[in-house]
Amino acid sequence: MPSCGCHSKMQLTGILVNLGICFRGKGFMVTPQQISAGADSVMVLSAAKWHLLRRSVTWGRILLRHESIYPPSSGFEEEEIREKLLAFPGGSVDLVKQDSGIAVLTVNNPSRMNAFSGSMMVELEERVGQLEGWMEGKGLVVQGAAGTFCSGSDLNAVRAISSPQDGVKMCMFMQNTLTRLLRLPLFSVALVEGRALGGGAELTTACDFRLMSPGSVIQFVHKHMGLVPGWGGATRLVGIVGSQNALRMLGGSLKVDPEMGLQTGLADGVLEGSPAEACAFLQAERWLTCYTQGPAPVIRAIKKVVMSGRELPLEASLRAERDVFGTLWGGPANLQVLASKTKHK
Ligand SMILES: C[C@@H](C(=O)O)C(=O)SCCNC(=O)CCNC(=O)[C@H](O)C(C)(C)COP(=O)(O)OP(=O)(O)OC[C@H]1O[C@@H](n2cnc3c(N)ncnc32)[C@H](O)[C@@H]1OP(=O)(O)O
Repeated sequence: MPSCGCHSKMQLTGILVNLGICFRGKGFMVTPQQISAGADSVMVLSAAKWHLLRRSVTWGRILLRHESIYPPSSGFEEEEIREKLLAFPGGSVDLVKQDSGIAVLTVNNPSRMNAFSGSMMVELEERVGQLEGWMEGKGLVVQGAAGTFCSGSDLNAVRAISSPQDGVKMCMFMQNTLTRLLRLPLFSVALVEGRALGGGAELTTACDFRLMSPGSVIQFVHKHMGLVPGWGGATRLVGIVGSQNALRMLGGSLKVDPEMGLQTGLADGVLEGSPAEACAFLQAERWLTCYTQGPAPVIRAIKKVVMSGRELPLEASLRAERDVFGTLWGGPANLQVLASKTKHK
């Protein structure tokens, strides 16, 4: 293995991932010894290189491609469940990256109210991977095809994958994907038309914002299914609406309409009128533009510092903020504004 000093930040984090090192938990979990132990060939790090590596780890915790809740080193065999999921085909998850820096992700299985087949779960993971590699990205609209959001897992697949072991593996696969979706360094919004049920409701919580069209409903139907959310939806819901509202929404399987959505903070906005699909999309895109106007590095940096504030312990978050700040200070956007003596009136 070549010396670490030759590698960029992303390459370094990539090396760590290839070594199967887990970044999760409080502070820095990784020592040079652990890195050496995990490598096939012995890797000796000087103090200076270790310092560089430590900074890269801080940075990498937030920016890392493929950062997962359950990495291969945790024993999770993603390939195995991927194969099983692919046995349940149908529908698609479509991604369009626009020149504006706003991408559109469409859950597309209208004959089943956009339920997630197994192959769509795999496609969603692939689309998230594509978005992780899209450096120009500033925003993302997540929507369902044909005027409704998503009715959760395809019940045909659910019935076939009903063993607890396989259910848990599917849940881990979806938690990995939806965590990576939420961590994307861009502003994401779920455009909720029609119904977002079960896993569909969980998907909305993996976006930064939710916009509801008139008549739409977000409903965690899990209780009625004899379940709790498993795609990370309960954890994220508590963060969005607080534990009291989460208890009500999950315990009562409440049909959250736009009014209740706004009251509880689940919805960040309600679209006007009863628009045709294209119009709803345009409204959502316009709404998002308030946040995505400006240079991509700045927009992406804002999301990164907010994510580190949300996910990391204080000191690690402050260090991450410093590192992100360092990428912008004296950069093109910063220098341009300084030269133009902008007033913030
Ligand atoms: C818990 C979580 C998890 O896995 O962890 C989950 O997401 S479990 C999944 C949670 N989601 C659900 O249980 C949704 C169950 N579906 C429904 O409640 C209903 O279908 C609605 C979504 C409210 C739509 O009712 P509506 O009367 O408007 O239409 P419909 O029932 O005729 O639905 C149109 C077609 O879509 C199908 N369809 C709807 N949702 C589906 C689903 N999740 N999986 C498979 N097929 C589904 C229907 O069977 C029907 O197919 P045919 O025309 O061939 O009859």
